[in-house]
Amino acid sequence: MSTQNAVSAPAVDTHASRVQQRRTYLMCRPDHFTVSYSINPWMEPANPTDTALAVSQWQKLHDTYIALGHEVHLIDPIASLPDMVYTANGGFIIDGVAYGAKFRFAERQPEGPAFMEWFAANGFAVADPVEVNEGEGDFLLVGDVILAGTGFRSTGDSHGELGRVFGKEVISLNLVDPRFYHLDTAISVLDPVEGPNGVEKANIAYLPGAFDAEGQRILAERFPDAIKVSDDDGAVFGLNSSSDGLNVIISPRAKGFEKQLRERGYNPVLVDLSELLLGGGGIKCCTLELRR
Ligand SMILES: CN(C)C(=N)NCCC[C@H](N)C(=O)O
Repeated sequence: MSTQNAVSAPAVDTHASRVQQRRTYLMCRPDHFTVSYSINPWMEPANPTDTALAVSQWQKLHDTYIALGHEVHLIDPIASLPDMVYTANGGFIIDGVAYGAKFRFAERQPEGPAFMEWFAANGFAVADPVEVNEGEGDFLLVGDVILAGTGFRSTGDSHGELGRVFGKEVISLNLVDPRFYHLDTAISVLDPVEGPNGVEKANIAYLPGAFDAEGQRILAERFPDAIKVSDDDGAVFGLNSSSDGLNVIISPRAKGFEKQLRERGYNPVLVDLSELLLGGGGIKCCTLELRR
């Protein structure tokens, strides 16, 4: 393993209150990854990209999930869709129902039907979207509620549609910094832990400056124990991470966040996706949770 933490050892609960949950993810090998257009501030088509490096970094993330005991499904990459590696944007799934994505930019729009086809072929009930939304890039399940981002990609109307599809409370949050154009660049869900009595604990980490004043107020009120990360850690996509309740896969550049996670009893696992950052995505972007 070339992740910087040993992940081949069985994951143990290093903190009395941290419990690892087994997850099922959808990923897409970046065989066709390149930056040939620009739809976010991170993408610069004039800069060269290294597809082989992107694939090997992605493979480490994939292998890390497997070593931690998670199940990973793969969707076939499509040559004309270099952003397909960012599967988090392909839909949002709870209880076997997949709310499909409808991408904002023409360059990614064909991904919507491709993901919906995969969901249907793999036993999910598909809810066809009317409103523009970019799936788990902007929607995060935290315990029983869905946090939903808007401002750059998913529309506010998609939040209403999302609530109707899943019958859950949806909390809208306005993103204000173009670098953090999807909600999963600004919030990391650490531990929605289900117990015999339902969700027993649900906490997040977030970057306050990515939100308007009202969003910051809502987050402070709803998540008083949240980890607030520094601008430096946010700027290296430290929050674009995935957690199983114990192990939190993060960028090795997010040094402060790594320390904060350790102090709270999580086990940070470092995986470098620097090449995929050139497309404006990181660990979480490459990971879509399939909740059956
Ligand atoms: C956390 N992020 C940003 C994601 N969930 N997805 C990455 C999408 C990158 C793609 N080039 C785009 O701009 O859509």
